[in-house]
Parts: sequence; structure tokens; C-alpha cells
Amino acid sequence: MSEVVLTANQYGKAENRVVKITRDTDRHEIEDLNVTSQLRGDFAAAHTDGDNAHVVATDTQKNTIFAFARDGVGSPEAFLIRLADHFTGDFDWVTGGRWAAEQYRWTRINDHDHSFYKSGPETRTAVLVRDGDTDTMISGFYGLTVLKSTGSGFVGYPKDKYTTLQETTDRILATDIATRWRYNTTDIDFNAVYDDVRSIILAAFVAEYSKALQQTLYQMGEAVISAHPEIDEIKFSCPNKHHFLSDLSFCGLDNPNEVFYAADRPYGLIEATIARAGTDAADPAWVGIAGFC
Ligand SMILES: O=c1[nH]c(=O)c2[nH]c(=O)[nH]c2[nH]1
Repeated sequence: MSEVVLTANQYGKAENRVVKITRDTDRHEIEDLNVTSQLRGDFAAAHTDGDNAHVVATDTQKNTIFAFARDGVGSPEAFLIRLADHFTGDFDWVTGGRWAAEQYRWTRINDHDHSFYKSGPETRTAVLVRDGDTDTMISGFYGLTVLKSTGSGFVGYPKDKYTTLQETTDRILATDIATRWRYNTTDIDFNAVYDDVRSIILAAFVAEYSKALQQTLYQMGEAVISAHPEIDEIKFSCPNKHHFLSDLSFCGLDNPNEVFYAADRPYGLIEATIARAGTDAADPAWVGIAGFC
């Protein structure tokens, strides 16, 4: 048998679906999350000898998540920091871990006190990686679908014998924004910064004529990094949701950019990372976050 060694490992309880209702007054608040806890540290004996003396049960991790929710969530990021502090504080051999959350959006129905509709698919994300004394927080969202019906074009690309795409200076630009950004600190008001980053991204989508989705992603990232010194890096993964002009000539109709066929596949897939100049591009906290380059 070959000699082997245990290298990377982590474990915990994945996808704990926690809904917290704050009902101190008649006007309830809802926080709806999917939380994953994974511990890192000295767990070698569990793997090599089946010795569970260090294995904080995944069931215990789940219970801790629900117990902490009793006090409220606040922000997904703050909730993850609280979990990390607990597990690394109470168990000497837990030297770090990875805690992740998704948060689903609920909006009041007609400003009602305790009735809501789910205003997804837009979903907020947070990942905290703790390695000893180092915390790295990566926040983001996915599923925010945006469209502009003009103010976008695509020209000047190389043409070869396989090129059929016609140049256009007036097209629909539509995408589902998925983004994650890395903070260089955890000492911030995460909800306030989140709201601001989201609105900066939307404002940048609107602001300028788009010569390509690539340019628009870069402008979004540049705006976020410029406005937020506590963010060093932001990634985007965005499908180009093609809207093809429908040819209505078969029945004698013109089509001045009014009727489109919304193709669902294939789609262009445009991904980019925009970083503050001089920051380390290979932060290990990105490992395990799929779907971004
Ligand atoms: O914004 C775009 N970027 C591309 O790279 C591309 N390629 C393509 O066919 N259409 C588009 N649009």
C-alpha cells in the first residue's frame, strides 16, 4: 500500500435553513438564511484512527446555528463571525473554518406588519474563512436580473469565416448579476455596505452606453472599488442573455427593435475580477467559491 498523508480537510453541517422572526412588536421582521458551518483544525486522528475526541458533531454545529438565531441574525456576515468566534473559542483544536450563508429576500405585502412575499431570485451571499488570526470575508449576491432596452451595442470584433453576428449599436443588454467581493476588514456595518455596493452596481449598469458586457462589468467593479476602501477585490460572473430580433418579414412587418426572441441558451458567459491595484490576487479564501474566475 502507498504511504499517504491527510492534507486539506474540513467538515460540518451544510445548508441549515434558518428562519428567524423578530416579533418584539406587532411589526415583525423576517430573516431567512441557509447557513453552512465547516471546521478546520486538528482532526487528523478522526481520519487516521477513527478517534472522535476532537470531532464537534455536525449535529452540534447545526444546533448552535439555530440557538444563535434565537438572538437574531443582524447580518449574515455578523452571524458567521459569531459562529467562528464560538467554535474557535470553545474548542482549542479548532483553528479556523469556513462559514457560509445565503440570505433570501422577503418584502412586505402592501407594507403589511407580518405578511411578506419572497422577492427572489436575488440572493445575498457571505463566506467567512478563518485561518488562525486571519479572517477573510467575501460577500456578494446572485440572481439579480437586469435589462436595458437600448444603450448597448457590440461592434469592432474580428470577423472570420465562422462569423455571422451582425454589428449593432442598439441592442438589448440583459444579464443575471452574480458577484462576490472581498473585504480587507471585518470591522464594518455589513448591511449598510451591502446595500451601497448593490446600488452602485445597478447605477453603473445604467450610467453609460455599453460597448460590451465586459466593459460594463469593469465599470461596475471600478465604481465599487473606488467608493469602498474596505473592498479590495470584486468578481462578476454574468450571462449575456441574448435577445435576438425577430424577423417579421414573413408577414410583411418591419421590426424596428421592438420584438425579440429571448434565447435561454447558449448564452455568452462573461467573467471578470476587478482588484485594487497592488492587492494579492490569489487570496485562499476564494477556494471553494465556484463559478467565478
Ligand atoms: O457584450 C458582448 N460581449 C461579447 O464578448 C460578445 N460576443 C457576442 O457574440 N456578443 C457579445 N456581446
